[in-house]
Amino acid sequence: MGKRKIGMYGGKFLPVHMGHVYAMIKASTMVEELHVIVSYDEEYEKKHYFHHSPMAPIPYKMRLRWWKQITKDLPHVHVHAIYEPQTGQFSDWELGAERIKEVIGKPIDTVFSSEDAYGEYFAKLYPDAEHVIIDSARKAYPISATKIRAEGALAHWGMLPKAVQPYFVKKVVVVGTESCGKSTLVKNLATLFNTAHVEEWGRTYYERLGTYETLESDFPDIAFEHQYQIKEQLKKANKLLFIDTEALVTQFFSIAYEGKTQPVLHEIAKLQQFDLWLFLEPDVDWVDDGTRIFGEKQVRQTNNSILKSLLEEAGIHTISISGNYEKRLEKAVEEVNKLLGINGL
Ligand SMILES: NC(=O)c1ccc[n+]([C@@H]2O[C@H](COP(=O)([O-])OP(=O)(O)OC[C@H]3O[C@@H](n4cnc5c(N)ncnc54)[C@H](O)[C@@H]3O)[C@@H](O)[C@H]2O)c1
Repeated sequence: MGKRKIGMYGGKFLPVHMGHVYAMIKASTMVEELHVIVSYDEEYEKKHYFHHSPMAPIPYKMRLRWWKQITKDLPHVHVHAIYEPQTGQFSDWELGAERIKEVIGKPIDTVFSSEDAYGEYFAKLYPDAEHVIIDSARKAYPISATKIRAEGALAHWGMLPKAVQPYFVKKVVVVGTESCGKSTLVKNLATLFNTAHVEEWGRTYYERLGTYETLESDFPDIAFEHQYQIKEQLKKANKLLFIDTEALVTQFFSIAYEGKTQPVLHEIAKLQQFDLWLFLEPDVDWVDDGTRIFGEKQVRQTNNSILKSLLEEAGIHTISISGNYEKRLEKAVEEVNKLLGINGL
């Protein structure tokens, strides 16, 4: 066979793992143009691939996004998603093949896979193409998407590409009123679990301004920036991300400083998806760092109730953390371990 021009590499990619990436990179060096195809049938996938899985079904648009990110520096690699009824019958592959040929729009001379068994189908569907098998023994990356779905993404973290990892990070948010030891706990947890964290943005915001005089418009700005910081830190996170405060705490500060709730903060709160909420009770000593104004015991209790009702109204379940610093850390670690499904750090 002469020089290979147009190659095709297809799969479901539920989720994309390093074995897939390896096959794609190898394939990309063998052809002038490589087309990665994400085949999907979300209804079928939900019923057949995720019913016993701890993992939620993965939208095809996400899989497409992952491949676009992974291949962004390879201009000769193109990524497409095609609907293919996935009953596993050859007739459905036939329908899929028609769509694949359509989206590629050029004669395919090479089809890549890692399965010897696919040869039979490919010979019928792509009679003019050669089937090139890459690492059928899966020596380079001994992993399968089936295993990842069965055991969870965190159990196979090193097999997930950098572009995929943020999607599976478990997000732990720590909330509470002022001087409850939030920022210290967040940093300690991040250090202990060897991962990234997100600082309370409101504090940085006012430090940069050089004033703690608030304006009503500060609070949405703080919440937007905080959301952005979460997105940024997710890229660096190792399985877990610890986050100091969120939009409902910002709403609480809007009430405390400006005397009003702001609908936009509730809307931002609705977009948040955290896996664990730790609520710090105000029963540790008040630390006056010069920026805090709600130190009086009665005021602390009232503020605590206001924040609790805000969270309750939003239907959020939080884990209450109280006691001295040692107890707080112990309880928080225990809850994070539960989330990870492990006993002990
Ligand atoms: N209609 C078509 O012409 C056509 C062609 C190809 C694929 N498909 C679709 O894709 C599906 C086939 O893919 P799958 O179910 O195997 O999808 P998949 O997402 O599990 O795997 C995609 C490809 O990666 C390879 N692979 C998996 N783990 C690997 C590892 N550790 N190292 C190296 N390579 C690895 C697989 O062998 C396969 O070739 C079919 O069910 C079909 O829906 C359709």
